[in-house]
Amino acid sequence: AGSGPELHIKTPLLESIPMTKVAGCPVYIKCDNMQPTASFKIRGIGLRCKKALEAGYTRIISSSGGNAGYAAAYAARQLGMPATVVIPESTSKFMADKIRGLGADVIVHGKVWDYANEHALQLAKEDSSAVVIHPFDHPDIWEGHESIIVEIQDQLHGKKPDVVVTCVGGGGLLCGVVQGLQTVGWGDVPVVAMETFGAESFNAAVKAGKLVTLPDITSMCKCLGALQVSPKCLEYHSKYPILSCVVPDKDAIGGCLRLLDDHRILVEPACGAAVSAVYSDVLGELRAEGKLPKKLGCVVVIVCGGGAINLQMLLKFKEDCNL
Ligand SMILES: COC[C@H](NCc1c(COP(=O)(O)O)cnc(C)c1O)C(=O)O
Repeated sequence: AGSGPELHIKTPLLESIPMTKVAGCPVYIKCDNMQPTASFKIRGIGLRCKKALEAGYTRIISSSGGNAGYAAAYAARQLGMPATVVIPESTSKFMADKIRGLGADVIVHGKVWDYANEHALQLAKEDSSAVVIHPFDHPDIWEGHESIIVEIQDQLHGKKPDVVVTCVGGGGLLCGVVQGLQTVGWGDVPVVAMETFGAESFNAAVKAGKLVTLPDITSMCKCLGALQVSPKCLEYHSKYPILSCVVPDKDAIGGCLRLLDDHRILVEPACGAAVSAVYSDVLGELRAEGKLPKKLGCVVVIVCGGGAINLQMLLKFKEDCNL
């Protein structure tokens, strides 16, 4: 959809020998850390921005924990649109500078993303030419993220995964993965939806059977920091096999460290939460609980990436977790 070249790239699907050894079955990693803006976000945000331009909007206003804003700034630059990105105080200066580096105006507003989003909506009320790009809750975002599964099907050359592992912040990636599985005819493939304690807005909603607003984000995984997930996630949870799992921050940081050592890939703690499904053997627990087949022939883990990380930050996280 949308005219002209896509803003995202097709990323590698690698068979991970180290993760295969840990899991005891073939594990493939989808390396969306290699996208132009270091995370999967550009898939859905790029499509959303292209469609907004076609609909006649001439200015982008994005609210984000960081990566969605980085993707929106990149998309706006590629499409020739001015962009304003509103981020909360919990987003690092390191990330704010990267977003500014793409030419976007950056406004810091509120303690966590939800308040930054309120401010973005306020700004758009004053400018009818502007469109607010939500980081996770819009059909164009989910449609754009579907491409990650479409690529995986092509790259598995006829093999079908027994499970796809991803992580959840506001749930945009989860919705895109679930929709993508339906699109390629893998609607029965279970999805393991990873979160960290202190950001587990999806798990809380699943347990309560309704949307839940967390009181605050206390996890180190700030980019999973949405106080409430998209309602679409809950709808999909009632229709498709989605297994919600929560790990402590130290498992997410441990996942980042293992991924760096095993594959020389440096990602944000949110992504560490996804790979911790293998490294902290969440998959083994799910198999023992009978929630996944005892024998797995093919596991795919979405390496969602994240730009707000560097070696010094990761080593600080490592120290904070006494790892
Ligand atoms: C507050 O932040 C929400 C969103 N980040 C979300 C995010 C996710 C989760 O994606 P989601 O579930 O929100 O679609 C995973 N992995 C990474 C590296 C992310 O940055 C943002 O950037 O505005």
